[in-house]
Amino acid sequence: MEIFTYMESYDYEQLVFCQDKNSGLKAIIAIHDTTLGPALGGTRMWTYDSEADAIEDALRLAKGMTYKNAAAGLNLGGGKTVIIGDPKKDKNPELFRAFGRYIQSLNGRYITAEDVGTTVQDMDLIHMETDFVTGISPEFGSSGNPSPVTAYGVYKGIKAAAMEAYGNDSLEGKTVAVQGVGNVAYTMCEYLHEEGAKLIVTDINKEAVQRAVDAFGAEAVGPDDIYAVDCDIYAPCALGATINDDTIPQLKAKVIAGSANNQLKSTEHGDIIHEKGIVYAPDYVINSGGVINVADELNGYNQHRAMKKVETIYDSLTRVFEISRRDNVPTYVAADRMAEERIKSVSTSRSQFLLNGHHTLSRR
Ligand SMILES: NC(=O)c1ccc[n+]([C@@H]2O[C@H](COP(=O)([O-])OP(=O)(O)OC[C@H]3O[C@@H](n4cnc5c(N)ncnc54)[C@H](O)[C@@H]3O)[C@@H](O)[C@H]2O)c1
Ligand SMILES: CC(C)C[C@H](N)C(=O)O
Repeated sequence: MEIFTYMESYDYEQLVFCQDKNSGLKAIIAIHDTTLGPALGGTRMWTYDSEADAIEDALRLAKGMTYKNAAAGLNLGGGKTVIIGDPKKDKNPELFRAFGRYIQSLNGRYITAEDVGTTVQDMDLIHMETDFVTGISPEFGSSGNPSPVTAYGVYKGIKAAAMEAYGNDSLEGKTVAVQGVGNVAYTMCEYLHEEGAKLIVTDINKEAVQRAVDAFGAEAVGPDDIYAVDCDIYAPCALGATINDDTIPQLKAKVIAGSANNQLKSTEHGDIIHEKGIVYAPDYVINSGGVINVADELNGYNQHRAMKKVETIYDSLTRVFEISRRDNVPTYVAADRMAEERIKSVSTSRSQFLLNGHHTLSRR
């Protein structure tokens, strides 16, 4: 990969390589865009096949956070870190502390949080070396694990999508097919069950399925059978790329709305479901509850305020559906337009020089 060519074509600001021999740290911090504020995005720990794969993942995920944060109405830019390593075997306290010192060296340009392979405990270790970390333990007055709040946002987003598809946002009597009942989806199922939705669930983890069957009277199906079930809403909450050539012809749902990142295998699949009249809630808009929650820590965490902000996911999606109808474009295009319009309006209005200008971190 020609790194500068790639960075130039998608307008990346900065790529930082962090190495610490003693702890085994090999991390890549990608900062995509800081027009709206410091770049906030989680740290992913993963075993990559090659360094090029890790760099590409960091860059791709960082850009996704720029759009997620902008669409969520946060005064934050987008960034992400990948740590190369096996989260089951390669973690040690020194590794996260060394990483925390690298974050500190960026002096607030990048703020981290949890992502795949990292936990609240890892954030607490990073916090020993830097203030620029969120999602740390509630003992520090912080927000802790973002998953339950992400779930609340996804639930609100499902209601907004139901409103668009059915003209009514009640989920009572609606059937929701849930793919993956992990951290986010289990709490999401609690909200759906409470409202009287019928649940069909699948997971590769049998215990996770049984937990949902016992708690919510959910019907269980095999992992490959979830796409074709009779349902009103398909909620992908496990992997990315499950909306693809194989699955679209099987889908009976009129709505696709779930927590997984990167749900469309490619943009072409977003076009196909749009043509079929399926209402798709763009992934980075509906699953932004976690980042909204951790971002609230920057103002001194207040759970009530964070949950109120998460509820605006309903309005953001309603706006996306309006843009989609107004411009006759698929919803994934409408979401990108909404985010890009916000970044553009701020970049054109920030023309005056200010020594020590006010920004999100000023209140810390
Ligand atoms: N946790 C958050 O706050 C958050 C925020 C934004 C986006 N997301 C995204 O939401 C999704 C779920 O996150 P999570 O934190 O609940 O993860 P998780 O690992 O707790 O849950 C995922 C579940 O999916 C299951 N699964 C994996 N492959 C499957 C398959 N082929 N078929 C069926 N089930 C399968 C796993 O067994 C697991 O139970 C991920 O895509 C994640 O990136 C999470
Ligand atoms: C900042 C984090 C809570 C971000 C989260 N991992 C996401 O993908 O939205």
